[in-house]
Amino acid sequence: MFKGIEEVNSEKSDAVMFGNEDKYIAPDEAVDAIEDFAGRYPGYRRAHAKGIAFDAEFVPNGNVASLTKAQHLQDEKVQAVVRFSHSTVKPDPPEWLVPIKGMAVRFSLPNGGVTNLTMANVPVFITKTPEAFVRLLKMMTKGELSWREKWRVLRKDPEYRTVPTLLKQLKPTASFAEETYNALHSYYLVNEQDKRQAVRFRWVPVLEEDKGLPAGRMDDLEAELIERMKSGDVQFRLMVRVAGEGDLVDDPSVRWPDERPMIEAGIVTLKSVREDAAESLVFDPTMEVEGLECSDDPILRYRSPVYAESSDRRLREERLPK
Ligand code: HEM
Repeated sequence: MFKGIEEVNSEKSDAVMFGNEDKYIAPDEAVDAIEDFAGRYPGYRRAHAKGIAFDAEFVPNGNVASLTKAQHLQDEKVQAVVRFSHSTVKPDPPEWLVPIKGMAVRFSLPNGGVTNLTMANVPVFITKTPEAFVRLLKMMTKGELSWREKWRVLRKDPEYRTVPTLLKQLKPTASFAEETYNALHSYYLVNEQDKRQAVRFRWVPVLEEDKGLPAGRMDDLEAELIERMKSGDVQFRLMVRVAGEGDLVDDPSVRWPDERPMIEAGIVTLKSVREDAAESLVFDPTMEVEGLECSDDPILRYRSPVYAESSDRRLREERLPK
């Protein structure tokens, strides 16, 4: 069974070996590559640095209880923390220039367990493997290539086939509360009979009719979200898409067909802003609990040690004034 972050921290060397050894990239190399490409901001997350966090409640509806033993997917309300973020490494980015947003949710289970879903408002990830992702960062960083040459390299490489389409689809976000967020990776739900079902998760906003709130200002989505919460519920439905015959469970760069069944599993409601902004939390998406297992998706597995490396760095560092 795959390891959670605490185990990865204690046995970094072999916990991150997966797939073809030729393609092994140490997690610190990935974090260095992000810093070289996008900049280094001590004390902040090495991606999704700016965000806002809420205490929240997740109320499951029991619809997927026959597929899983996971406690937070039965019919008992659980406490949650939700952090919305802008994907960039900059602590104070021009928000409308950062169309990719994140929604990370930590569920606290009645038995003391914890699990996270750490999603983004994109339909697919840009690569199938960590190696291709880090190679892309390094190529984009290279000083000697012009942007036109970089774009040509990128278009020629089949590894990056989704990038042009993805870039075309990106648009500024009007509100964190109106986006749909995808986990992209596959997980397995495991039921009482130990039957495993591959699924993918998604948060879909619950949007009521127009309450006359001003449209998102795009330069302060955090303030807009707080305003919304004060004038009514900010909620998202957790949707579970069930894999069909032939759907790839180890490749987050490929979508599953839209006709696959989607089951609504529950609703999360934001309750109050967290003063600590969840700065010390690490939303590792590989925290397994009974009834919920990670797939062998190499990107999913890689995120655990990379997030550990990023949090090791940021939690030790002093923040410089913005
Ligand atoms: C090889 C692939 C990836 C790398 C190298 C990477 C890297 C990182 C790093 C370094 C952080 C900061 C972690 C911390 O300091 O706590 C982060 C956060 C985050 N990443 Fe990724 N990531 C990858 C894939 C993904 C994917 C596929 C998604 C979406 C499905 C995603 C969504 C997020 C979100 C939402 C956060 C912010 C979590 C929070 O609020 O704390 N990442 N990522």
